[in-house]
Amino acid sequence: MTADLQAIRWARPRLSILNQLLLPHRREYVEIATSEQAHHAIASMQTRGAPAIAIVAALGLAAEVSAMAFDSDDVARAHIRARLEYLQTARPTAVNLFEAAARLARVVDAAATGVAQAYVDAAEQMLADDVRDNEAIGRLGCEHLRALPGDKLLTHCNTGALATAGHGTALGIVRDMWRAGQLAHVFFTETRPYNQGARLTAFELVSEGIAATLVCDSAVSALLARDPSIKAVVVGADRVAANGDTANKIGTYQLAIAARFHGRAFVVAAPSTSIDLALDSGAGITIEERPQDEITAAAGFTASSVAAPGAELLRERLQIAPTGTHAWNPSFDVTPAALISAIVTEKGVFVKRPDAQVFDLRASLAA
Ligand SMILES: CSC[C@@H](O)[C@@H](O)C(=O)COP(=O)(O)O
Repeated sequence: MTADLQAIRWARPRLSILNQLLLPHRREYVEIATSEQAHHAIASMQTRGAPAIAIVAALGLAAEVSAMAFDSDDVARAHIRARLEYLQTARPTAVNLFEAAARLARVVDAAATGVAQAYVDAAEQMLADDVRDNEAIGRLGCEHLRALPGDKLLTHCNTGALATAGHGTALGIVRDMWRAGQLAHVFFTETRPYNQGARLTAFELVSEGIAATLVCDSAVSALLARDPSIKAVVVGADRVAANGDTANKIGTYQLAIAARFHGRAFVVAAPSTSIDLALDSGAGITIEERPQDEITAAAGFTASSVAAPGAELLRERLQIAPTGTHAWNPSFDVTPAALISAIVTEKGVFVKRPDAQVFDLRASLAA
């Protein structure tokens, strides 16, 4: 991964994040020294992507805790537990944030002494673990996809280095296939309305020189009908239920329908921290709804705003729909397991039993 793409920088006890609101026009890092700042960075989408959200929350609190002197381990434990509760209110859909908070709460509960230090060590470890897991996903995804006919892929949203601690999930597979000479071309959607594809995936693909073409979300069926060499659609996940139903960026569901109609594989790539075994199906997943003006107006930069200091320039928006237009803006949708061919995790590639419509991820992860 080039330094340009490093979304999360941690040099104990300092955390800074690449402000993704400014990409692809400007590369600016923001220092995160407190849990309030981490919460703001996540809620305002300075940082986004399921694994990155969890890690920024964990390390933001690690930075805060490192600068504090606690009277006792009990005081440290109570502080950390309260801040973990608070951080979980930043965004509702990606389970990684909740999984990380629960795991870190267990760490501080288990530490009889040195609670603050135990917390910082565990939060720091998440960064290394996520890169290692993504590399395993890339390797396993390459092996899985090698057998399928065709030499092109289609992906959605941004699932790369910017959405994780590094390398990426679905985009990590794209990276590895490209490096291995297994991939001739990747198509990627703009991912309306927030344009994670057009702004962020494009930034990653261009900076690494991967042969790629941006398409409108609405061009996908036409693309699949026209190009039989697209072997699979590969996407990330924000929360995968035990039966394999997968919440991911809005538009994922219709890609899965299009892939099924055109006889292409539809592959979900995610770390096991994105799997929520507490949920039997996707019906229980909370879907974040975002402001209407993300649809009724376009975010962007004018020549002068690109040069202006500060992130507030991002509030500059170009109105598209008439004032008074009502818009519905769910940030995620749930793709039924029946439409998913395989789920690639760092622990293995999971498929359905022959004739089953759903996965049994409880059994797969226990094996
Ligand atoms: C490895 S990131 C996987 C998903 O988190 C990604 O596809 C996605 O939906 C991100 O949504 P975002 O709203 O940008 O946080």
